[in-house]
Parts: sequence; C-alpha cells; structure tokens
Amino acid sequence: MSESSPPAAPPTLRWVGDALTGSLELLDQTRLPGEVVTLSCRTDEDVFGAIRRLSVRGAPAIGVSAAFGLLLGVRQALAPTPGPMKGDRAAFDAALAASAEKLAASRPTAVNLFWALARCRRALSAEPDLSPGDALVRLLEEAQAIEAEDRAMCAAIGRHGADLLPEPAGDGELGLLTHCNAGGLATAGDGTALAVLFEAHRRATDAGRRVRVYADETRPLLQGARLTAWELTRRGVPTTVLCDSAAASLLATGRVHAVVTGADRVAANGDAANKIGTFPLAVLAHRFHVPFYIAAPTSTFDRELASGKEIPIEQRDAAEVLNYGGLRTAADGAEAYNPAFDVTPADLIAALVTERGVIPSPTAEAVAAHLADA
Ligand SMILES: CSC[C@@H](O)[C@@H](O)C(=O)COP(=O)(O)O
Repeated sequence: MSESSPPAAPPTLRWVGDALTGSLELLDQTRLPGEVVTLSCRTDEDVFGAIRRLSVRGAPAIGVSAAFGLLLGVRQALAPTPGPMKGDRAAFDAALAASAEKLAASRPTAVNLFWALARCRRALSAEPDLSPGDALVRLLEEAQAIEAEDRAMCAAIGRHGADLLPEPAGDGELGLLTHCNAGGLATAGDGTALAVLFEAHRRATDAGRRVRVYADETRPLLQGARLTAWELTRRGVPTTVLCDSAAASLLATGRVHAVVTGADRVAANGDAANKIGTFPLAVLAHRFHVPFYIAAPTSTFDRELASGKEIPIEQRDAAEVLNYGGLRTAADGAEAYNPAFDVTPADLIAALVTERGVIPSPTAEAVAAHLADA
C-alpha cells in the first residue's frame, strides 16, 4: 500500500460462512464517512431494519441484501438454534413466503428489492423436491448468484456509459455531475452511475486528461456529500461537493459536460425514479444542453408499470427535513414534505445505460426491445 492510500474499508455487503451458520455483514452507511462500522445480520429482522434505516441502501444493494435476508428468515424459523433444520418442505416454503413478505415491506421504491425476492422464490419453487437443508443451501447459492451478477453488471454499465461521454475541447477538464450515491456503496460492485464516472476517470488518466466529478450533497440525508465524495476521494478522483441548489449556477458556467445518475425503478416507458432532486437536475441539464444519463441494471426496470406515474414513492420521516444534525432547525409548527424520490420523465433522459448497452432517447418501444429475453 502506498503512503497516500486510505485504510481499507470492509465491503458494502458480504456473506460470511455457510447457509446454516453464516451471517450477512453490512458496512453501516449511516456512520460514514466518520466511522467505519460493520453490522452483522443473523435474522431477517436485522436485514429489514438495516434496509429501513438506510444502513444499507441503493437499489441493487437493497436487492442483494434482501436475498440474503430471506435465507436468514427461513433459517431463523426452521433452525432458531444451531443445528439441523426442523420441519418439512411445506414449513420451509411457508417460512420463505413469510420472510419475503416481511422484507418487501422495508422500502417501497427500489424495485430490485421485489425483483430479488421474487427471483429467490422462483428458484426454490423450481426445485420442490429439495429437503429443507438442501433448499437453504440453494437459497444461499441464488443470493450469491445475484450478488455476483450485480458486480458484473456494474462493470458493464461502467464501460457502456463511459463510451457516451464527450471529450472536452483542448486540454480542458471533463466535468461530470452526479446526485445521491450510485456507487459501490449502493451495489455489490463499483456502482452504476459511479462505475461510469470511475471508468471515465480511468480512461482520462490513461490519456493524460483530467476529470472532475461534481457531487450534489443530496439533502436531506447527504448521500452525495457523505458517501459519493467518500468513494470518489478514496479512489483519487478529483471531487467537488455542492449544495443541491447550486447545480443551476454550476451548469451555467459550462463546466459540466454530462450529468449521470442511478435509478431506483425505471418504468416501461423509460421514466425513471431516483433520489429526490434528480428530476430538477434533468430539467436543468435540458436548459443548458448538457446530456442527462441514467445508469441502471436491467434488474431496476419494472415492465409492469406503464409510466413513472405508477412508481410508488417513499415518504420519509419529517424529522429528516425539519432537523439538521439531530437538532431542530425548522420553526416550531412547520410541517415537512419529504418524498425520498422523484420521477424524471423519459423525454429528459438522453440515454438509459444498462449492462446490455444503451437506450438512446428512451421510449416504451426502445425499452421493450432492449429488455427482450431479459
Ligand atoms: C445504484 S443506486 C441508484 C439509486 O438507488 C440511488 O441513486 C438512490 O436514489 C438511493 O437512494 P437511497 O434512499 O439512498 O437508497
């Protein structure tokens, strides 16, 4: 390790051990960047709580964690103390359904949660003859497959997205603006939007060029200032944090050449829900003729929803808006409006980037063609 390397941090999520005795370790994102703390989850209740309070967050990471949470839920029901699984396969399937229902209630917007739970249940219903013990091992294999696939998806998204980015004229710096955290902390890999920015930085460095990432602080929970800036600076990417409300004046300077964000759910027509504050960025990007890209794996697409109007938007605790750093800052008696996500209409999105490639100027037809056989 060189002298300037930051201390190693634990991965965002990691399964440790076998199906019968293992646990899910999560890097507690509520403590970053000040403290690096690992949570050990041994029940689905632990995972539910971690998702709900945003110790683990970001659409793909929520999905992967929920898959491991499902295993923990079934194990807790059928082997609450160390030892072989009790009950028959019907008891296993009932515990699986109950745990999936519990985990699905943790957060409403990121479709990866429901996608991962449904995928695990399908894998088990395809093998009805497995004993409870073997079915638990099968569940672990499926959760680990989801995790490994997510990692590969991030890498592919990074390459496809970086191919879209312009080269600034002369020896100018490529300026890239992002919102919230769609990085390694939000996935099992290098992220979605941040994978694009990391790849752009790597390519620019190889070519002797410069990249700067502008990270919106992302009120009210500061995922941009706390998490995105932490990831970028640890990897040596020049990083500038700005108040969300400074984006218009930054774009007006011409220093931003593309805006890249992630998504929590993309509807069949290409409308995309992402962290509150993403939609205004897309409007601003349109105003300043800067391309606005959304990077998300196909597991974030919800073909059952015709448009973004149908995406359920999480409303969070008023205290997140009325307080700051644990202290009340809003006048007594004021109420809060605190949707966690907004929906960017497809016509403001220059391209959706997935692990399969790019959907330029997304429409329902283009999204359907892109997802065919997915
Ligand atoms: C690759 S993560 C994409 C999105 O999940 C991310 O941008 C986002 O909005 C996360 O919101 P959060 O409330 O922190 O879970």
